[in-house]
Amino acid sequence: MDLLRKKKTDTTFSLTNMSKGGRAAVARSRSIDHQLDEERERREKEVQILIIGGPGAGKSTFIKQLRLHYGDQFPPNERRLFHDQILQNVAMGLVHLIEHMERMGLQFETPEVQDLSREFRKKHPRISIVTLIKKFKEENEKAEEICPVTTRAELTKRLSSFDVYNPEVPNVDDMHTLWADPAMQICFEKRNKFETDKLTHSSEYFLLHIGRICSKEYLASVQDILLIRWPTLGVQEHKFMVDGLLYRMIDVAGQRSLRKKWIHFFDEVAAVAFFVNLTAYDEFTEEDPTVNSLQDSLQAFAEISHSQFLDKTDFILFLNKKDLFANKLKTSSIATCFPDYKGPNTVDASLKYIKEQFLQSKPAQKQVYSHATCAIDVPHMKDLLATVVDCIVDINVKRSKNY
Ligand SMILES: Nc1nc2c(ncn2[C@@H]2O[C@H](COP(=O)(O)OP(=O)(O)OP(=O)(O)O)[C@@H](O)[C@H]2O)c(=O)[nH]1
Ligand SMILES: [Mg+2]
Repeated sequence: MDLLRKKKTDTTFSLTNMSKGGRAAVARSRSIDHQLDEERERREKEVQILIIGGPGAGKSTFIKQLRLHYGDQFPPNERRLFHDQILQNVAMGLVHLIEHMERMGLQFETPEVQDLSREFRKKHPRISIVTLIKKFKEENEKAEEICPVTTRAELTKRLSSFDVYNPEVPNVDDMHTLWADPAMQICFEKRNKFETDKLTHSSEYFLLHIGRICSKEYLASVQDILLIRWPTLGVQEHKFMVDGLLYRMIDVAGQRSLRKKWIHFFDEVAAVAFFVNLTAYDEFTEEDPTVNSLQDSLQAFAEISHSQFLDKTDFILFLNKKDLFANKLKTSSIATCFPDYKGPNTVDASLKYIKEQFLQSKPAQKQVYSHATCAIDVPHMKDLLATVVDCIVDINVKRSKNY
């Protein structure tokens, strides 16, 4: 501080003896110094985190947990905004079961309900993510032709504005009727025996809570909000204030063909939060059914961690869905994804191996903090977020010193 004061005094003294050009140069230099000071101050107070990873890995759920612990905690008027998404999730679960009933040769009890199921399926088809991505890309190309974006802020705004998935809100009475049918119940009871196209954990949850959700006085609970499956197709930016530091979280789509957009968000990022869906070890990507989803995630992590634009950026690796991972290991092994794995079929050993694969794929000097998580578990995430926030504060201090 003393040194700084001395430097300023010296400059003031010498300015009086300078030529016009010299004074202008000093003024320019001061203005640059001032801008740099402001920039440094802004950086110290604001931290930008890029949240990336495979589709359905838990990125948006993580943001919801941040909102719960450090944001507005979902007041009632905000909870109501999720109702349409929840009803859509229930409808998707029902249509999913109707499709399985057909495969199993199960008939609805009466011709009226049979007709209703046909109508319902027509109105609420299960739209594949591949179709949505195609629509999203077309919209984006059209917009780019009309008005190309030049800044990141414009790109963020545009990518968050497309409404490619806007289905009709399902009728709750129809859903009650379909759910109450005995054949539908038999099909649901047999859900664990589905060989392919299994019901997701979130669909199962919403179907089990259908009575509450379809009631007149329904207000979404935190758990309902955390369980919603609604893929992010563009980019969503969320801001949180924690201990005087502004966190700008950028949540981007995880689909393979939308990853090219990630690079636009590398600039000014303090840390990258990379999400891995642990249960993906025996699944294949929707966009290319020949590619194993966990291998795909590993490859994306290797590529991103080697990016020259992120060479000084620390990573936080979230090995997520550990609850579902533990369940899945009871019937299958990670050797499906990693044929070299010869370890026991336990959670600890399998998790350790997967973590090692990720850490071995990054550059040696890259700092990566890793956590095994369950993003829908509120108390667990409360503790974990406190650790993550401390870690980000350290990263930010380190970064500001290097600036
Ligand atoms: N059981 C369980 N479900 C989870 C966990 N994390 C996320 N989910 C659920 O998985 C689904 C997908 O989570 P999202 O947060 O939407 O995934 P995403 O990474 O944002 O996916 P994209 O937007 O498609 O890239 C949602 O239904 C979540 O409720 C977890 O740890 N355990
Ligand atoms: Mg998302």
